[in-house]
Amino acid sequence: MTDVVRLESVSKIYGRGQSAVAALREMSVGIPRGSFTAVMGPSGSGKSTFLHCSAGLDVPSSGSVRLGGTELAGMNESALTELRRRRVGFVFQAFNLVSALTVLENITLPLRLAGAKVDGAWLAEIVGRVGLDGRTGHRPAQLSGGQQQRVAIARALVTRPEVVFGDEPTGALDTMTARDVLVLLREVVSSLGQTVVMVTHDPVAASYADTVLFLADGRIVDSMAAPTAEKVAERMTRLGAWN
Ligand SMILES: Nc1ncnc2c1ncn2[C@@H]1O[C@H](COP(=O)(O)OP(=O)(O)OP(=O)(O)O)[C@@H](O)[C@H]1O
Repeated sequence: MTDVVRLESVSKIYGRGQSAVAALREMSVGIPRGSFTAVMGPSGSGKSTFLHCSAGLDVPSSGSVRLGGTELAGMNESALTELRRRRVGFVFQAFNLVSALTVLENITLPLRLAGAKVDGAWLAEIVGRVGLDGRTGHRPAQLSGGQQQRVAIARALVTRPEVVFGDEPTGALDTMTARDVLVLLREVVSSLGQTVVMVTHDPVAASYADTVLFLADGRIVDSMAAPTAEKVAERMTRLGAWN
């Protein structure tokens, strides 16, 4: 499998001098196309920074980030904005839907922002996949939390991005609803062939992924294929994440 995201020796230093913090230290990793990757680690280990640097939301201090073969280092802010609109999807803990827009308008918003045409067949497929047929005229406030996150997942997929990044996408949901959203993300990878990278604190959420990357102190210290919630929890305990 080819890597859709590739980091080479990526470091990110916040601040300078005495107050400098190394959030990422010479990190090198590849995310295979069509895979589901969970990113775990103790608080402050660099998970969000890894996600933001991989997605072109933040710029590394040094090193190379390639997304679908495009080098992000040296791109200006407008080029990065364009890249994020067309080639990256995002799902956040807080859904981040536009309350004044309908479900359908929220889903197609990235296309309008990118000035791209709606692919009707793809739109119908993702609306059906996320189980929102019949609710496309609703406003977000008329939906449950789980349904709102399904809208956000459809919105993340609408441009057929190279990769969908999730930052605690189930963090605001109850256990049962979270499970449905994780099943959906799994399907997005297994049935639609998309690539998903998800930061999570939850070993159960991580167990839906193909691979779990464990971060500590700005480095990838371990990875686990075919994760189970028990094995992930045990590994996190050894990292001192819950002490
Ligand atoms: N904008 C910033 N300015 C200064 N330091 C920052 C900034 N963002 C992150 N850091 C620091 O970088 C380190 C890594 O932070 P990051 O948010 O990536 O960790 P995380 O693993 O996502 O943590 P959490 O699980 O608590 O969200 C931490 O020490 C954090 O305090």
